[in-house]
Amino acid sequence: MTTDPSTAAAEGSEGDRVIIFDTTLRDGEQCPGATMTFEEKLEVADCLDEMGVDIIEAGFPIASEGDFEAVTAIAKRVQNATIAGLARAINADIDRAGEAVKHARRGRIHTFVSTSPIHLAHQMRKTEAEVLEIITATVARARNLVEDVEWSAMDATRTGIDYLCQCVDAAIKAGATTINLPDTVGYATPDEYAEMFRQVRERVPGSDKAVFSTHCHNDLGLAVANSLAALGAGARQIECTINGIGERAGNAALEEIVMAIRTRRDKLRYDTGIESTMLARASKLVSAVTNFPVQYNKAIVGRNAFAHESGIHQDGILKHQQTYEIMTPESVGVGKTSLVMGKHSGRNAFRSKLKELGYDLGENAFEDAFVRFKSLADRKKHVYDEDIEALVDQGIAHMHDRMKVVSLTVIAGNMGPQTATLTLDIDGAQHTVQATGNGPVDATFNAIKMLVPHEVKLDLYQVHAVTEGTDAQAEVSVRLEEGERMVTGRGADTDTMVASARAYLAALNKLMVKRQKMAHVQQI
Ligand SMILES: CC(=O)SCCNC(=O)CCNC(=O)[C@H](O)C(C)(C)COP(=O)(O)OP(=O)(O)OC[C@H]1O[C@@H](n2cnc3c(N)ncnc32)[C@H](O)[C@@H]1OP(=O)(O)O
Ligand SMILES: CC(C)C(=O)C(=O)O
Ligand SMILES: [Mg+2]
Repeated sequence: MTTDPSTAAAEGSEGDRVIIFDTTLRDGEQCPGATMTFEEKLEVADCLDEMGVDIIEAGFPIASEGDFEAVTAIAKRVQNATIAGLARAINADIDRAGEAVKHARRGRIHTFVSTSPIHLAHQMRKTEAEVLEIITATVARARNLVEDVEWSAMDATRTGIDYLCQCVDAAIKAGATTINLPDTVGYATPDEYAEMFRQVRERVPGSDKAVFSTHCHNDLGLAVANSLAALGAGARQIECTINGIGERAGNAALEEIVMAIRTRRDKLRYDTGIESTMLARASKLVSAVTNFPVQYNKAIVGRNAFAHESGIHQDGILKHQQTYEIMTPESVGVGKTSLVMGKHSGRNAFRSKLKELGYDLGENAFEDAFVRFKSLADRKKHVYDEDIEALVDQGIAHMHDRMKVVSLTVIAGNMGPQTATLTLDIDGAQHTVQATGNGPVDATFNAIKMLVPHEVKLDLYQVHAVTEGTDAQAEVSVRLEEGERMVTGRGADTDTMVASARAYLAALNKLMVKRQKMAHVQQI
């Protein structure tokens, strides 16, 4: 069996290897704001090479001195991948690309020219016949510099099929070893795109000598679907980028192509040479160097790609991972499946989370914690482990408290007076009062004093956020002093006033227990 992927692909052998051509450093860098420094490009190239990308399009050498230097440096250092440099159908571009890739173990010149009527009329301002001559001359020139020449028909999908076949024929005759038929403006649908490959390969006599390649843009969100459709019509090279970055809406995403091919090998029958466990790392690297965040729900590498929040899905995942996952997170380099605790979570996931956090609650305590967890999740966007710990700890600590906060409404602001309306459950009966104070906390504590008259000194009042964000839970600590007796209390809630009332009551509950103990001791 042929081991060189391009030879195997041209031969169309069974068990086909699809050639992965990564253009993150060229088409990817073309999108506004994605410019990478020289060092960043080398880092990305090293990562792509280690991951097993077959061809790295390292840049467009004529575009700038910096691009030329980057392509040259990448050509010199990369160990395995073929290094391609892009060139227009212009002698100077081709010579510059040849100069840059000549240092590579395997160098490729990728030259392109428009073929569609709209491009010929308005951009190139050339006739079809003139462009045919240009193709012959420029591909031949490139072939004099390197063995490996890719020719692309820019805007192929809006080109008449007869003329496209003539162009491909000219390119192959002039020595092109790879023929790329790009959907430059992301206009094609999968069946159309596949049909174009089928027709060109059938009609152009020398097409069996070249590898056919896809290059799809995502303007209609069809880049990956189109690329895969073309595989079925004989394409054996797919051009793509990490995270799908590229012109406008981007290119086909490498990680999606690779995992679709791997996961659906039963249907697609091909494979790539990519080490998929490096996909997450490559995605993070490209996101960091381009400053382009990866959308949360991005397939394969988005932070939600292996995260489950809804109770039914979490229950399924806990019972058998494949109930709701078609590939493992480990296979793409993501640590593990995560069960995100939120308002859609159910008891099974909550129980598993408690176990992970080291809690072993009895049925009643568990039910109580679950009810309070649901209530917190209703009010808070992200429920972190720390939130659950605070919630459970609070429940355990206050299970036997005589006084509990039922509800609290506070009017704050600079127009005063700050007022607190508080309902407490005291020994099973509910009592409500309204109190004012010098600020919302003072009003809240005054309300407690009205319901539970006592004389103590507030020695400490401290607030800190349990987690981050404006919806984080506040954790309040208070210390009360009554003569020799000193007690502390803590309370947590997304509402700082409720957390304050809970903390104060927690301390007061402890004080009562201490008083009772002392009375008992004195009686003895
Ligand atoms: C679909 C794609 O992704 S194509 C690649 C797009 N990438 C880039 O353009 C990034 C790098 N580009 C650049 O740095 C510059 O555009 C350069 C260096 C290539 C050219 O710069 P300039 O010489 O100043 O030309 P400019 O960009 O203004 O216009 C492009 C010229 O190339 C011509 N051209 C465009 N594509 C091709 C082609 N494939 N073959 C030959 N000529 C072409 C245009 O017709 C235009 O020619 P004109 O000046 O005679 O009208
Ligand atoms: C240069 C070519 C291959 C391109 O990027 C496109 O047509 O989208
Ligand atoms: Mg492109």
